[in-house]
Amino acid sequence: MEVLIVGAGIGGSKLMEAIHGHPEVGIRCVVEVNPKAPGVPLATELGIPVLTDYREAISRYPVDAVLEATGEDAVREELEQLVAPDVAVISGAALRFVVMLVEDKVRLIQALQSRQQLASEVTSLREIQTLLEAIISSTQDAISVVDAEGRGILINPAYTRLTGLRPEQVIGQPANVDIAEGESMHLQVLRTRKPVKNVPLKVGPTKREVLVDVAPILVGSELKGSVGVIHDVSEIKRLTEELNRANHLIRTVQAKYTFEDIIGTSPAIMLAVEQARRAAETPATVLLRGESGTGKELFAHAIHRQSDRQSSPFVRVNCAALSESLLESELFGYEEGAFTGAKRGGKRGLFEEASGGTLFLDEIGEMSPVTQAKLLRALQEREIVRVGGTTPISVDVRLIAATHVNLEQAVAKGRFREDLYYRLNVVPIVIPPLRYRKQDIPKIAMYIVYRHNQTYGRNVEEISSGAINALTEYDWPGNVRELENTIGRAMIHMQFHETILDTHHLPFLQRGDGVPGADLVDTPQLMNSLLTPSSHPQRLSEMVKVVEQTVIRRMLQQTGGNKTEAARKLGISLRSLYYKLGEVDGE
Ligand SMILES: Nc1ncnc2c1ncn2[C@@H]1O[C@H](COP(=O)(O)OP(=O)(O)OP(=O)(O)O)[C@@H](O)[C@H]1O
Repeated sequence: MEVLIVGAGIGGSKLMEAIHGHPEVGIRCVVEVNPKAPGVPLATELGIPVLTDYREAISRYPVDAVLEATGEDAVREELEQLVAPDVAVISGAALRFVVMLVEDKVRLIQALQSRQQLASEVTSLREIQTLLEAIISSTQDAISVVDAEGRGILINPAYTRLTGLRPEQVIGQPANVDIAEGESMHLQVLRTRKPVKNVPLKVGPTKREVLVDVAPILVGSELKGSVGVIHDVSEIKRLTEELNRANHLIRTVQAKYTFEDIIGTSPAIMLAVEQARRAAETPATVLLRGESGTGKELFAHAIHRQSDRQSSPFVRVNCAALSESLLESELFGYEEGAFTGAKRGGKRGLFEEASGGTLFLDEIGEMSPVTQAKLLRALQEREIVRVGGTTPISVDVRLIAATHVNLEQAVAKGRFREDLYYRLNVVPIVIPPLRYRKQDIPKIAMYIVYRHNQTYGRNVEEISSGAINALTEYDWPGNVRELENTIGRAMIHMQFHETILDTHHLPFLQRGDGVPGADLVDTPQLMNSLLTPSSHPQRLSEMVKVVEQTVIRRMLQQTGGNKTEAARKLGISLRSLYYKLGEVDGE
């Protein structure tokens, strides 16, 4: 439809605005006498011709309707006479109605357009929602979301797995519905609008231990709710325990030392090393004999590492440190239900663990007669029977045993089985005490300094000749282990800039016989050395340990290294003595 607008004042210009952009109505021409009327520039802008004479306009532009917007009756009357009979002249109320209709139509079109936009926005929002739901459902972290009032609006499957609570128990419920112990972090965060991290709580009917992170959901500055991520601590605990077990296993199955770590050129130690090297080439059982701290375990490691079993496990067990029943179940394992507290499914023993490798039985002289009998059978038959079981399990294990006890005497007194003694004593190797090979002390001491440098991050380069003399004069009842501890203690008391270990760093060797606290207890020298001002904190617990170590070492010296006797005299159990030695030695 083609129209002509007569009058481009406020009414005419509104009419132009309404019609423009509405394709089924075309404005052919605008007629206006006043060039300042607001419709004139608008028409020019819209590309509509503007004339000043409606007679000319009517003759020039045939139209379907003339919209008269001057509001003057005379103009309308003249227009009605000028136009063809089928051309409508619309003015006044009718014109306003037309404007209304056109405006409505435009609004309708706009509404339709924005509805289309809305629809496409809704579609993309749905896509985002689906994506988020997929992410939230697939994550292993438990997630819960509450609204600004603290009522549950969303949880994921991991949340249900962790807490045991299903959606119907949580959605729409107050945020603290899942808390078994502790305060709801959702409610706190909604109150404070501040996030919280790693808060320990117990959740759900099973009181699962968890750590929670909760953050507020803020849209602009408006609080919409909060989102919580819940981490299962019981899982972390389980993994930590598993890791500890694995570490323990690795400690048990790794032989650390080789023959290169056995320092010394004295004929006595060289003979022992030579015997051990030869034994390593054979599968024969080795019996290592020597006082405490002479290096029996070191030799056992070296033999295993040199043998063709080097890539199989090396398992060490201290026969004196375990009670009879525990040693038996550790060595041979047990079947399910063998005793109260036995693990379900039973447990493999160390013989089975060491299969294909080496089993090092330390302090074999302390083994009870019952366990001796079982060990003998294992060696003779090359098979073991688990505690509480009947089926023999064949084992392929190379045995290295060690003892500081005079086994011949033990056999004579009926404390050690003679047949087992012969089974073990296939390749006996005697490791001499340090006091019989004092020429090795400087080299071993320097080797220990080198190792301690690495462990403690120190830089000690030398041991003074005075200190070497002091070390060589002392008799070392605790052998190389005691030398190690003495040097370790001296290095700990050295200033960081000092590079030479000197006599004054060894105050505990200053006595005539070299043993601090020779009469086992409180001596002035021991007290003086303990209370000498030093740069390190002097803790009572550490001093007590030093005194305890002194007493134990002195007692061991009195009993010629016999730990059973030393423990008896000190009125403590043998296991407790081992524990204290281990603590002192940092093993
Ligand atoms: N010849 C040596 N050269 C270097 N280090 C040695 C030597 N002999 C022993 N050691 C070290 O001395 C410490 C004690 O040795 P080890 O534990 O082997 O003694 P042990 O005879 O088995 O003692 P125990 O009978 O008390 O179990 C270890 O740290 C070991 O590395």
